[in-house]
Amino acid sequence: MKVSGRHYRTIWVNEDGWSVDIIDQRWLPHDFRVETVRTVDGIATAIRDMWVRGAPLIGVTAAYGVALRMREDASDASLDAAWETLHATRPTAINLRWALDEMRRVLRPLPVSERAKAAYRRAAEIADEDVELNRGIGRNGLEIIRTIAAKKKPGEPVNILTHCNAGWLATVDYGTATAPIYLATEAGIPIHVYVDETRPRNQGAHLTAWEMAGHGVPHTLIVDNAGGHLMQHGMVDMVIVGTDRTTANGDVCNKIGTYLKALAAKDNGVPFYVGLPSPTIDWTVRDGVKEIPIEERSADEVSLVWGRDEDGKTRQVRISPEATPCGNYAFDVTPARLITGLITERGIADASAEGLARLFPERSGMAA
Ligand SMILES: CSC[C@H]1O[C@H](OP(=O)(O)O)[C@H](O)[C@@H]1O
Repeated sequence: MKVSGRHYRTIWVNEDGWSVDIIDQRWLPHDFRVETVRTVDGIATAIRDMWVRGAPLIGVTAAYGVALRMREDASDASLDAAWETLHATRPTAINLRWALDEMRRVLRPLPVSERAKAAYRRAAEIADEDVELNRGIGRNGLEIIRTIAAKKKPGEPVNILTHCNAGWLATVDYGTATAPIYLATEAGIPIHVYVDETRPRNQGAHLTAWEMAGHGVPHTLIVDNAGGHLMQHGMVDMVIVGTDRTTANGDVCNKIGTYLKALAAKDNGVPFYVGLPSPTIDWTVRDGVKEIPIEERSADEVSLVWGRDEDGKTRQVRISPEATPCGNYAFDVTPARLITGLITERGIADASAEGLARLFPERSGMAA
C-alpha cells in the first residue's frame, strides 16, 4: 500500500538481487524503518521478535529465509535445518508451516545447483499469490459492506470493528480483514472503522491506525474492552478480523480477544466475519480449541509498553510491579458457531466443514 505516496509491499528482494528487505514493524507508527536481512537466522529473528508479523507475511518471510539459506548451502541437510530453524519461530500461524512445506516440496526434487534460483522464484510466487488472494477477499468482502451500506441513510457510514492488525502490514499487500475496507473506500462507500488497540503488543494502535490514516479511512481507536458496549448501542454494523489458522470445521484462531468480540457480536446480533485466505485453512484440524497450539510470549510484552515521549523519544515503560507474574497468551479460538461467514478468495463460506468444502472441494477431503 502507499506510504507517503509511494507504493510498498511489506517484503521484497533488495536491489542486490539476493538479500531481503522488510518493513520493521516494531517502530511503527512513529518510525518507518526498512531492514535488510541476509541470513536464515536473521529471518528467524525477524519472525520470532515480530519485526514482521501476521500469518500470511510470516509464511512469505519464511519462504525467503529458505531462499537465503539455499544461496549459502543448498544441501538436503541445509534445507532441513532451515525448515527446523524457521518452523520453531512461532507455533500458531499455519501459513509458516504451509510455506516451509511448500518450499521443501519444490526444492527437494531439484539438483542442488538449481535450488537457490528455484527458491527465490517460489518465494516470489507465494508473495504474489498472497496479494491476489487478498484482492479476492477484498472483492468478496466489499459486497457485504455494499449490502449493509444500502440499508443506511445516505452518507451514513458503515461502522466496522476490527481487532489487531490483519492489514497490508500482516500480509504482502492489501491485508485480509482490511482488503474489503480498502476496496469499499476506493468505491466511495462511506465507512468508519473502530480499531481495537489490541493489547499487549497494540497492533491495532500501532499498525491498523497507521494503515487507516495512511489510506484516508475514517477510524476511531478504542480500548479492547469497549467493543461490547459499542455493539449494545448499535454503533457497530459488522466485525471483520483476520486469522492465523482456521480449521476444516470453521473454527478461527486469531489474536487474543477475538473470541470475546465474537461473543459480544453474537449477543447483539452483529455480523462477525473473518478474512480468510485459503493457505490459512488447516485441513488436518477440526477442533480448534483442542488442537491449535496457542503461542505464549514474554511477560515483558504485558508489563512493558512501547511509546513515544514528549521529547519524541521512543521508549518502554513498565505498567505493573516488577515482581508481578504475567500471562501472555497470544491467540484464542473462536468457535465456528459464533461466525457469520468466512470471506475467502473464492467467496463467502459458512463457518462449517460443508461451507468450506463447497468452496474448496479439492482440499476438503484432507480433513481428518
Ligand atoms: C492476516 S492474519 C493477521 C493476524 O496475525 C496477527 O497476529 P500477530 O500480529 O501476532 O502475528 C493477528 O492475529 C492478526 O489477525
